[in-house]
Amino acid sequence: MDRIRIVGGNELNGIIPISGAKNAALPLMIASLLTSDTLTLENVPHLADVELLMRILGNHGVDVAVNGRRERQEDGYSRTIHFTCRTIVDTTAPYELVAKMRASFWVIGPLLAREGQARVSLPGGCAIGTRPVDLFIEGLQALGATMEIDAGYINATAPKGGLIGARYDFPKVSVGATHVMMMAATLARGTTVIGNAAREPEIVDLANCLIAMGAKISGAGTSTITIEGVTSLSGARHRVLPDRIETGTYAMAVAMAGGDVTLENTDMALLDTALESLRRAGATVSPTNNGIRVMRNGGGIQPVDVVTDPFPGFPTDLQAQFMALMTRSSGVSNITETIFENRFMHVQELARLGAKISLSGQTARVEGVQKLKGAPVMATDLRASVSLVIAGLAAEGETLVSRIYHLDRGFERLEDKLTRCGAVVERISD
Ligand SMILES: CC(=O)N[C@H]1[C@@H](OP(=O)(O)OP(=O)(O)OC[C@H]2O[C@@H](n3ccc(=O)[nH]c3=O)[C@H](O)[C@@H]2O)O[C@H](CO)[C@@H](O)[C@@H]1O
Ligand SMILES: C=C(OP(=O)(O)O)C(=O)O
Repeated sequence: MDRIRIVGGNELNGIIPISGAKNAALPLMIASLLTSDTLTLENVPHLADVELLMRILGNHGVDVAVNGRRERQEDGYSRTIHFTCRTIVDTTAPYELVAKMRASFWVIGPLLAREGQARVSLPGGCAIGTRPVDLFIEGLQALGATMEIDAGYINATAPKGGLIGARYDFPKVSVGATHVMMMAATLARGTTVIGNAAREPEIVDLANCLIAMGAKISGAGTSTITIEGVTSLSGARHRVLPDRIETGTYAMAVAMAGGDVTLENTDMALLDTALESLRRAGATVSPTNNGIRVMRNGGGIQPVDVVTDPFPGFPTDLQAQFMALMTRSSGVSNITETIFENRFMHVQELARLGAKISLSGQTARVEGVQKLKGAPVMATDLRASVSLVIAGLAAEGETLVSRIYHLDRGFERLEDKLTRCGAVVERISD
């Protein structure tokens, strides 16, 4: 199994191109199920999750062509991909595929909207909490669907004549349930109003793509989204927005290792809160023509408290990376996780490198240490894995991260991007 070897101690200097966002690409790809025309997506990152979703979509009848060629695995860069679903050939999303990735469950929305039925396995994904699907069930029920759980699957059936627009207020903000409800409502009869909707940039990106496909959506990016159903959607061409989590991760890596790096093809507005926390920690962060410049030259790392929250709050997907940074701060910081109840798996691995972290409920108390020392560590989930890489960049000696298939789910060419900036990071294939 592959591992990543990091030899810490080098500053990062240079340019890091930011890829298209995994968490936007996945729902955008799923939106291709809503039309019999071709949906072309540009800037699709080359990631394990994207490859897996292509297989899942293929199973439903989506024909996938990469840059006009048939799909091939070898290149490692963001690509333009054409998705065409002339007819849906299977409305079942099987356990073997869905269990590996949470977002694959989201096919339930388009399948139900277009075919009137779906049988989708309950999802898997990062082990960061119980991650129920009650909000999806209630939201789709509000549109008139019958939802039954049977042997690990959800059987969803639309009323005769299709889903019916309705108002539904989510009792809790959910990114996935908002994506699904929005997709399902595009083809429903009448108007749907989603209250307490997620406001993440990936929701806005999906809405913009659906609008380009002919959907009538307003309010995406606010907590009330209104969708007027249409009878069919067409194809479109859409560019996946930059990955704000990848952006924040490399910004934190620079703050940790020191140096001066320009993050290209990204946008500060996507992660204001996280960048503000980085500034308070001592990094200099400024906009460039098409990205962000991050520097930390000489000055120390200051302790900063953060609390994760839905957008525009501090993203839970950057919590582990920020904790890695705080392990080297000059004081004590408190990091509170409010989105997922079990997203602290990185704590015990960071401790192997010499970090001093204690947990009390949903808050981690991080006492900064003078130095970290490289050690063998294990990746436990996607963002936890990259927090270990960040810690390794500042640790003395060698850090070996195992189980890096988690990293490959969400970071395109990580070793390459860091190596080009002066880090010693390599993949070891055993
Ligand atoms: C592929 C993708 O985009 N994944 C992101 C998405 O995950 P995902 O869409 O799964 O996360 P949600 O926003 O749905 O989860 C937020 C909270 O709501 C809970 N919940 C959710 C659905 C439900 O039916 N019932 C329920 O209780 C979850 O357990 C969690 O505690 O948003 C998360 C929160 O920003 C990010 O960490 C993930 O990276
Ligand atoms: C938790 C994540 O992904 P998923 O929702 O697919 O598990 C993530 O992207 O950090």
